[in-house]
Amino acid sequence: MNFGNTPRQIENERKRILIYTFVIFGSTFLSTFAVTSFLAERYQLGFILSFFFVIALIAAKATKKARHVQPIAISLSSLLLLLSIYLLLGGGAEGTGAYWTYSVSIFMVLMVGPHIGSIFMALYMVANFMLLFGNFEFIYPYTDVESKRIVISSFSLGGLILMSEWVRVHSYGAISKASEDHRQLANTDPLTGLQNRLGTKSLIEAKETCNAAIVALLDIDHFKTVNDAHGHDAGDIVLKKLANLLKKHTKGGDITARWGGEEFLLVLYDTNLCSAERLVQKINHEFAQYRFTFNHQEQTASFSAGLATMEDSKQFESAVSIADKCLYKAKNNGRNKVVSTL
Ligand SMILES: Nc1nc2c(ncn2[C@@H]2O[C@H](COP(=O)(O)OP(=O)(O)OP(=O)(O)O)[C@@H](O)[C@H]2O)c(=O)[nH]1
Repeated sequence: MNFGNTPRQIENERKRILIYTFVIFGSTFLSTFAVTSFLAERYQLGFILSFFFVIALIAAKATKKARHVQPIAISLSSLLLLLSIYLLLGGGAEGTGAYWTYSVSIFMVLMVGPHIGSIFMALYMVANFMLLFGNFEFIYPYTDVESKRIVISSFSLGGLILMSEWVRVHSYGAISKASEDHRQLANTDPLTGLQNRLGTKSLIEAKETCNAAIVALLDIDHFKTVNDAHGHDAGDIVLKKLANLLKKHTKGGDITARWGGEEFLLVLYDTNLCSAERLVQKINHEFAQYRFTFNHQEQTASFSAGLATMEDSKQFESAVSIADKCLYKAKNNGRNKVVSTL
C-alpha cells in the first residue's frame, strides 16, 4: 500500500481506502437488506437500498480512476446523509433503521474529514432531533423512550467521532510539520543556510532528467590563513559573505550549496557555459573587492572556480568531477581564477 509522500497525497489515499471500505461493507449489507426487504414486501425500502448498492459500485469504479477522491467522498457523504434521514423517517425494518444511521453517519464523517464532516454531522443531528421530537405524522412511530435513546446515543457518537477526527488531523499536522523540519535540517548547512550535499542530491534527483545545467565548483583561496590569522569566527564570516553573494546572483530554480568546508557548488539552469562563466567571474570580482575588517585589520578574500556542463541530472556526479578538475587547474594557475571546459 503506497500512501505517497506529501500530507495531501496521504490524506487522499486514506479517503480512497475508506471509500473502498464503504463499498465492500456497505454493498454487502445493502444488497443483503435489499433482498430481505423485497422478500418481506417492503418494496420502497428494498428499492432505496438497491439504489445505494448501485451507488456504492459506481463510487468504487470512479475512485479507481480519480486522482483526487474528495469530490467522490463529498458526493457519497451527501447521499449517506440522505440515507440516514430516510432510515430515521421510515424506521427501516420495524424501527431498527435508526440504529443503522449510527454507522452510516460515522462513514459520512470519516470519508470527508473533520472540516466538511462537521457540517454533515450537524445536519444529521439537527434532522435527528427535529424528526424524533417533532411529533410529525409521516415519521415511523418511535416510542418516547426510543426517541430519547436514539437522539442521545447518536449525539454522543457524533461528538466522539468529530472530536477524534479533529485530534487525528491536528496530531497528524504536527507530525508532518516535525518531519518537514527534520528534512530541512538534514538538507541545509546551518552556517550559511545553503543546501548541503544531501539537500543538493535530493534536489537534483527531484529534477526532470532532461534538465541541462552548468555545474560550478568554487573554493576559497588560502582560507586556512584567514582562520589562522583571525580565528574561526572570522573564517565563518567569510563563508557567510560568499554564501550571500551566491544567493544574490542565482535564480530561484538554481541550486546553491555548501559542498563542504570552504567549497561551494552552483547548479545553474537555463544558461550556457559562456554565460555561466561570466556570472561566476562577476561574483568572483565582487567577492575579491569586498573588505572584511577583523581585529581592526582589513582582509580580502578570493576564490577559484571550475565549471562544467551537465546534459541531464544523471550526469551530475561526472559534471562535478569535471568541474573539480577545472577548479584544480584554477588553483594551480595562481588561484583567484575561473576555469571552464570551454
Ligand atoms: N571558519 C571555518 N573554517 C572552516 C570551516 N570548514 C572548514 N574550514 C577550514 O577551511 C580550511 C581549508 O584549508 P585548506 O583545505 O588547506 O585550503 P585553503 O587554505 O583554502 O587553501 P587552497 O584551497 O589551496 O587555496 C581549513 O583550515 C579548515 O579548518 C568552517 O565551517 N568554518
